[in-house]
Amino acid sequence: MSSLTVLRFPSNRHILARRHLNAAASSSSSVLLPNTMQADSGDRNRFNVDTTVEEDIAATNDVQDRNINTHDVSPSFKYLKDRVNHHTLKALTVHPLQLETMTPVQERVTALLPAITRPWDPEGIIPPDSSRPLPPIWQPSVVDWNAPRDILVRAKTGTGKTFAYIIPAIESRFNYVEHHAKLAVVNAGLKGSPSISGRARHAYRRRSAGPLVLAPTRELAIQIACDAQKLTTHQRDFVVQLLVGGSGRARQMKDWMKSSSDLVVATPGRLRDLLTNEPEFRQGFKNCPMASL
Ligand SMILES: Nc1ncnc2c1ncn2[C@@H]1O[C@H](COP(=O)(O)OP(=O)(O)OP(=O)(O)O)[C@@H](O)[C@H]1O
Repeated sequence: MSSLTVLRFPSNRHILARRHLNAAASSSSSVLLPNTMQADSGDRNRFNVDTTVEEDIAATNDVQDRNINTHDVSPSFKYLKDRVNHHTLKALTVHPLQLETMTPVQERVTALLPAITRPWDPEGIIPPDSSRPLPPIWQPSVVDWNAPRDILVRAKTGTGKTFAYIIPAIESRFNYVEHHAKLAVVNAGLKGSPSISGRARHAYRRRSAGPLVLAPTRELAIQIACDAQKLTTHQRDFVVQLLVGGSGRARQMKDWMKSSSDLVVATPGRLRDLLTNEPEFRQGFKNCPMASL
């Protein structure tokens, strides 16, 4: 039985790996292939995932061993209409994936949306009694504050775990980017400004990497990146960075520097190398919002 752990990190889109992904890419989003780092002490703490897992697991779902479904009919992906952005839904149900029903593990994990994609609140400014104006994705009506943030999912191989964690990861990135765009407009004292929100979106995406997916092997990482690329087919500027060994490190770093990193799929060795030796890379991960291990 394999397991999947989704961890949320404090704070806070394209795969560039065309050499590996073109073959699998019937989608139009691009894939960046970038690489691990020796973090400073703060980063080490942030990425000390074992500790976080042990302390913060809020829900453990053994999809195979417990009969979680209370109904006989698997839910359609269309039930995600109000939980995920329409681009993702279109990729799932229309093109390229054309999926109809969710697997049990997908049903269980996506049921936690949007709560599991909410921002972490290290300064305690979020809850509803805050006098500060709440950005849309923090609105109490949208978020179940008691929902688990860190999730351990256990399910047998081939049960659809990949989409179960990639969908929330993409949604998380989407929400964070939009949140920063709206915050910039609010901070400018305006109700709406396409130019300010556009600049803020761009700046945030270049400055901060999106969710991290850590895969044990290069082959699995490539497969996950391909799945992410398909899911973001209709988000043409979403960048999935693929950081694996056996591919040019310099090229990966170049790709990293020249674009945003909306979702990062990496193997441990290359991730560690980049975190250790590339300050710009490390900086981009300072506010990594979510990790799937
Ligand atoms: N809801 C679905 N309907 C039909 N096919 C699906 C669905 N979800 C995933 N699949 C397909 O099922 C196959 C197995 O999915 P996936 O690789 O995500 O399983 P997994 O649980 O992550 O496996 P592993 O533990 O080996 O990584 C893939 O080909 C995937 O595209």
